[in-house]
Amino acid sequence: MPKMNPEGIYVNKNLRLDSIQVYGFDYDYTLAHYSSNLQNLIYDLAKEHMVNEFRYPEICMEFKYDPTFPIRGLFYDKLKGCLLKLDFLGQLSQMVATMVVESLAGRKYKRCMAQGVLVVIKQACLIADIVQYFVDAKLEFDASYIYEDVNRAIQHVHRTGLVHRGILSDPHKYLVKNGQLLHFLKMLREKGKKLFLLTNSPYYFVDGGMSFLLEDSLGCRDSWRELFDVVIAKANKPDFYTSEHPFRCYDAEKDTLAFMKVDAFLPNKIYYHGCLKSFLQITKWKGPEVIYFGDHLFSDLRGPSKAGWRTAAIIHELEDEILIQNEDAYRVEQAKFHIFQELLGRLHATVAKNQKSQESGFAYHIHQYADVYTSKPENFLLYPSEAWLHAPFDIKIMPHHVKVSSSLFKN
Ligand SMILES: Nc1nc2c(ncn2[C@@H]2O[C@H](COP(=O)(O)O)[C@@H](O)[C@H]2O)c(=O)[nH]1
Ligand SMILES: [Mg+2]
Repeated sequence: MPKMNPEGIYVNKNLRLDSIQVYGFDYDYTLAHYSSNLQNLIYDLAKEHMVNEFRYPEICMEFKYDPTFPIRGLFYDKLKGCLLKLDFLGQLSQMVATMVVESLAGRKYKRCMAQGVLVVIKQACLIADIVQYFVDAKLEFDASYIYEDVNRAIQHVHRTGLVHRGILSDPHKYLVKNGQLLHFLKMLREKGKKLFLLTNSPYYFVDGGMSFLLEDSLGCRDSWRELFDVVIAKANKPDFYTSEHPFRCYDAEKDTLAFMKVDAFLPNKIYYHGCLKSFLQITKWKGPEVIYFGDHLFSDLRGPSKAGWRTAAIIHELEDEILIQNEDAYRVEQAKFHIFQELLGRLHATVAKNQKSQESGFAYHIHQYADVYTSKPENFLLYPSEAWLHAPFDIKIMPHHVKVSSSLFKN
């Protein structure tokens, strides 16, 4: 069985790099890689807000973030207080919360679509810990309010800059340096490509992070800003792609926004807000020659792909997932699973039919909105800069998946 490359680029739609002239990047979780300490920081700040401001029980302050608990693409059932992993048909594939919901497995979990919400990794652990506390303490609670309060607390710690200041106060703890990133960006410039940065973050946060990430590899006189032709912060993605907001020029020294209309992007200037329509009018860049790298399905991938840009999804967890998938022990378990499926299929002809959809909703969206996906942008250095990237012939929702057949045991 082939081993997959954890740092490979996986292709959903054929992409010719020789036809790409413009490389755009999101910042958070795309150019900036974080250690697991960041989720811990967000969890603790949100937990403190819930206790101090929303008057959740003091005992919640003792909760600790569990990095092994959350995974991407979980649904929260606001009625029952369960976290669920649904496949792309809305079927329950795995229940991950501690509460037991009887007789759900294998059924199409329609109610979840109506009453459930997709939660992000940082919400999942805090929601689960609070629900568990209320259940264990036999206290009455409304599961939808827990979701709303956790969400409000997390919004608060981001909007007020608590998370940003926390990261910049100790960048060694939160940001992961990577010399290859500068290599990649410089290589693109040397090849004559245009580069832009388009982020929802405020400029001071990006500037602090980029300076820290590249300080060992950039000369002390050089600024990371010189790597980019255009830098846009506080872009308000995904509205950026559909709104008609004008750009404003930002003065980082004075922390002020100019009133003048922006009709050209000047080197070394920083722009705030704006929209795709003005961006295209000013740059004259054509959709299919632009590739945008981002980590967020709806902020970074859906809008650009609908606008005709090519898209590269950055999925940080991909490396670990592929390393596990490459292990012999994992493959044996997969083969056993397929044997069970085959046996069940023989027992009950309909079971096999119902078991077909195993891909998650997240996988489905990545397939829809990302032309290619990889764990970090620098992985492009492993391929020739003019490479033609081809989708695999055997059609799969996620091309990095290896289908382990039950015949593994027959060899
Ligand atoms: N208001 C909220 N802001 C959030 C949340 N989660 C992340 N963030 C912040 O958004 C930007 C994303 O930057 P980008 O470079 O990926 O475009 C970053 O500053 C985060 O701190 C949230 O739930 N609410
Ligand atoms: Mg991001």
